[in-house]
Amino acid sequence: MIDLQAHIRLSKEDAAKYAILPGDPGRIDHIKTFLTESKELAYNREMRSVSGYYKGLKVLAVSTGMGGASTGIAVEELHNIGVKYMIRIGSCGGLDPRMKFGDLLIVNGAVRDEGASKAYIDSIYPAIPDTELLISVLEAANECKVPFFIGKARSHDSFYIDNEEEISKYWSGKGIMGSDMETAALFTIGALRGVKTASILNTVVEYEGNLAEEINGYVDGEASMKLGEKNEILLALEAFVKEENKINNKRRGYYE
Ligand SMILES: O=P(O)(O)O[C@H]1O[C@H](CO)[C@@H](O)[C@H]1O
Ligand SMILES: O=c1cc[nH]c(=O)[nH]1
Repeated sequence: MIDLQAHIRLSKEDAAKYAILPGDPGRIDHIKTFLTESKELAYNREMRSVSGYYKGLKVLAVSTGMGGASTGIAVEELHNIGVKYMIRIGSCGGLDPRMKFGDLLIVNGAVRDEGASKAYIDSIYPAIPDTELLISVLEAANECKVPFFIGKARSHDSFYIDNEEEISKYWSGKGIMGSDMETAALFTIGALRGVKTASILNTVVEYEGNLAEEINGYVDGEASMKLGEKNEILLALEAFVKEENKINNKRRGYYE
């Protein structure tokens, strides 16, 4: 019997150990340019999936849609079919004034200011990436000479609430570097399910910039943000190759 998952519309036969997770289904087209033998698998609601090979390693690319609730469903269903490693390649708003268009934020922890992760576990539970996968992402960035920031993000559910500016200022003042909508749910639900996760975010809104105008710039293909997107895809795929080599050479940590 084929155990077709209800939303991603994939079964164990489609699985790979590694999955790269953009929010936007359109970003899958960009990921495909990095892969050989790419194959469209399913496209249901906001969840579009492709399989392919990067340097001989089989990977899946699956879009999560926007927000923690949708991401949680994708994480659960990918886990059900056997995916073990997931790296989000997303876009974010900069909360640190140094972050300019196309700059990458490699996330080392996320404020759980969204509902999905709280539905699973009390908000004192930390939203952090898998340490060794994070190290592989950092190694990949150094080797590929891709500049990056590393720091905390805030994941939120709202976009246009009246006091958004005030909230952004508050978290910026606490040293949080970027805001997105999915990282906290990915880290929390992934950890609870034993999935190794990481998140790389491409700055598409600068701190105190015009949210709608700048996101429109990203959608219209503005060059610096496209480069950021290319770099985050590269780092995620290179990190998977590193993980696979570490596993094969028994160099991964004690909890592997
Ligand atoms: O570009 P993605 O990965 O969707 O990420 C960001 O963009 C969307 C909002 O514009 C939210 O999903 C946010 O987290
Ligand atoms: O503030 C922002 C900007 C982009 N994407 C988000 O999720 N939040």
